[in-house]
Amino acid sequence: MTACEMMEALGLPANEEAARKLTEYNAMVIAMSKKVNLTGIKDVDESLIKNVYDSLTVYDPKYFPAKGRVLDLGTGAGFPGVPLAILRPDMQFLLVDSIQKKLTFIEDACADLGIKNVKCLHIRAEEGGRRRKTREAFDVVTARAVKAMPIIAEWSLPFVAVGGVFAAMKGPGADEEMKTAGRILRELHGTLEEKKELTLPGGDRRTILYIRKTAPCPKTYPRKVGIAEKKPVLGE
Ligand SMILES: C[S@@+](CC[C@H](N)C(=O)[O-])C[C@H]1O[C@@H](n2cnc3c(N)ncnc32)[C@H](O)[C@@H]1O
Repeated sequence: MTACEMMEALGLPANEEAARKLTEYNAMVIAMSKKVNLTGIKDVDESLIKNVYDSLTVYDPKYFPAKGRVLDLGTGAGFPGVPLAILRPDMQFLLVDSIQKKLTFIEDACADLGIKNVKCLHIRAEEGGRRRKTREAFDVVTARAVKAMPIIAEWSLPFVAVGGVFAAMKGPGADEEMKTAGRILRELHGTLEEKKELTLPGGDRRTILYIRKTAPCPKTYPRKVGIAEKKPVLGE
């Protein structure tokens, strides 16, 4: 499958420049992964599906407002942040990770490809969610394959502006995870608005949970570094 065919399959408007950038970014990720540990996938075609196509499945114009701000938490090699930024050059993207070398790769690759709407921030989620500049400042927060729902909800929702959306990209176990995340979602004023289930070309199943933030998060969240992982707030 080419990037053009991929965009068509996802119902996205045909755009040759975007398709070229998606293809080149994917190739850069795979080339770099042979030197440093960026993604477990080492094959270009497999990565185009499992990284790039998968990243774009979270896109839905109703959640991504014109000229809005998106934060991708635990972006790793830039997924889903970079493919979304290529698709939506009018929006500003902040890609967050606790590992600097991954962000250095993203910054260099975006500069090479002329992707101007991506900035990177080296910070732990728990610290970024408490900073005045980044707290409750984003229309959309995405997180793919970062942590289980009770943890990633605590890390993500403080970044989301009231009225905005946290989009959690999950595998087929999302329903089980949601059962343990009811309490933290209520405390942080996140309400499940939509559950999108899909199958990637090749057969892998995915679930995307769109969680709307309806009021500001209590100032006690996120808790200090490491606490959400050690003592997640659990409960239906
Ligand atoms: C499994 S990788 C997923 C990367 C990417 N989202 C993807 O789907 O390919 C999880 C990423 O989350 C980052 N991460 C883990 N804990 C974090 C924290 N507390 N704050 C920020 N990033 C964190 C890791 O460094 C890693 O790059």
